[in-house]
Amino acid sequence: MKIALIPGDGIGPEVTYESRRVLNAIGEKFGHSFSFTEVPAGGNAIDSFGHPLPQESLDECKKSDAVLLGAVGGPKWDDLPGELRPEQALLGLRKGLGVFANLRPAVLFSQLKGASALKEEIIGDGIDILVVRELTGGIYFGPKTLKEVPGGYEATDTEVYNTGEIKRIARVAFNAAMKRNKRLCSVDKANILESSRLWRKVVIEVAKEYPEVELSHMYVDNCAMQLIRYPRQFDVIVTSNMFGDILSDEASMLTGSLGMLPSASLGSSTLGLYEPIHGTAPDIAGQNKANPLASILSTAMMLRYSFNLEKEAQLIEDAVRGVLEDGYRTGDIMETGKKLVGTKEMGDLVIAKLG
Ligand SMILES: NC(=O)C1=CN([C@@H]2O[C@H](COP(=O)(O)OP(=O)(O)OC[C@H]3O[C@@H](n4cnc5c(N)ncnc54)[C@H](O)[C@@H]3O)[C@@H](O)[C@H]2O)C=CC1
Ligand SMILES: CC(C)CC(=O)C(=O)O
Ligand SMILES: [Mg+2]
Repeated sequence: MKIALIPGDGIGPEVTYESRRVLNAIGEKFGHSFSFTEVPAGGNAIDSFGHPLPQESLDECKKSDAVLLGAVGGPKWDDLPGELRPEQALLGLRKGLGVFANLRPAVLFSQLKGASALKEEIIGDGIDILVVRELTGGIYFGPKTLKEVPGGYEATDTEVYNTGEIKRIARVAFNAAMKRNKRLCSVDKANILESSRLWRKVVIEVAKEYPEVELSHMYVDNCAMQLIRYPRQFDVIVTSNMFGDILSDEASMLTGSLGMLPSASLGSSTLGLYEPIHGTAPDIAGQNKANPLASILSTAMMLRYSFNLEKEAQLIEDAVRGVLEDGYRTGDIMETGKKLVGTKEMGDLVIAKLG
């Protein structure tokens, strides 16, 4: 199983290092052979090759069975023009690999109830929401302009969606809902955006293929509020690229930390891109403080979706649960009475739990 490993920038190399060790431990335990090819992308690729995503990097990813990414970007590159910034590597990879469906499960481990942003009575039996974010369209990819006008500049970004793009992401979300609690909430801003009105119309059309799924619609501003007020109303949320980006960072705090949320980006083949939802966390980079669990849980998603290794995926998730049960915490999920550990130690603990 050939894995392209993109450590990226900031805490990216720190968390992916632990994930790689976890995958190697799984490989040893079950007799699987994972090979890793390190691929430059992001700020480090700009420094070395003058481009955030060299063609060779994309080609290497396309030749692989799965891609494991840390995160890219950082203050060092913040003054570059938009098209040359490290974050362009993400867009190039996602589009280049055709991974249009970004699955972001916001699951609260019961051991982290005290770290959640929510009160116990709101958490109730727990939080388990799947955000299905459209990943290769919308305002991040639409036409942009920047021009001088009297008194300064004028800039535009354009939200663009077509029927085909909405249909395929809606089907991913309906299929996911069918395997879960059969409730799907489509989040848009159809009271003001034409692209959202098309989104809603197409989702309603696709719903006819899934009569068992209870479909609801919600405006994004209300959804941002409802996630905090009463998150257990949600099972699967399907939404556009930018709304999904924002809502999933918000949802991560229901689970304790941004450092807990993994993701899988899938297309029409088994080649998937797996990454934590967080960024490069420049404020803690290089200090052995980053929580590697979002990245480690992303490897579980890789085993599940790209390699069809469900048992192995569950073992990783159980190992994470076991380490939390034993009271170990990185700083972002730390509580009184728990044992503070660093990135490397958390990796060691998860590996030890794999047995
Ligand atoms: N997929 C990617 O490569 C992404 C890249 N970025 C880039 O990352 C850089 C920093 O962006 P920010 O807005 O600061 O977002 P961020 O996600 O990097 O950090 C936000 C806050 O969460 C904390 N945090 C994030 N991950 C953590 C972890 N694993 N453990 C403990 N704490 C963690 C950080 O310390 C920071 O306080 C920017 O250049 C941004 O463009 C941002 C999001 C995604
Ligand atoms: C460049 C952004 C789209 C990266 C990001 O925040 C994400 O994908 O979560
Ligand atoms: Mg984001």
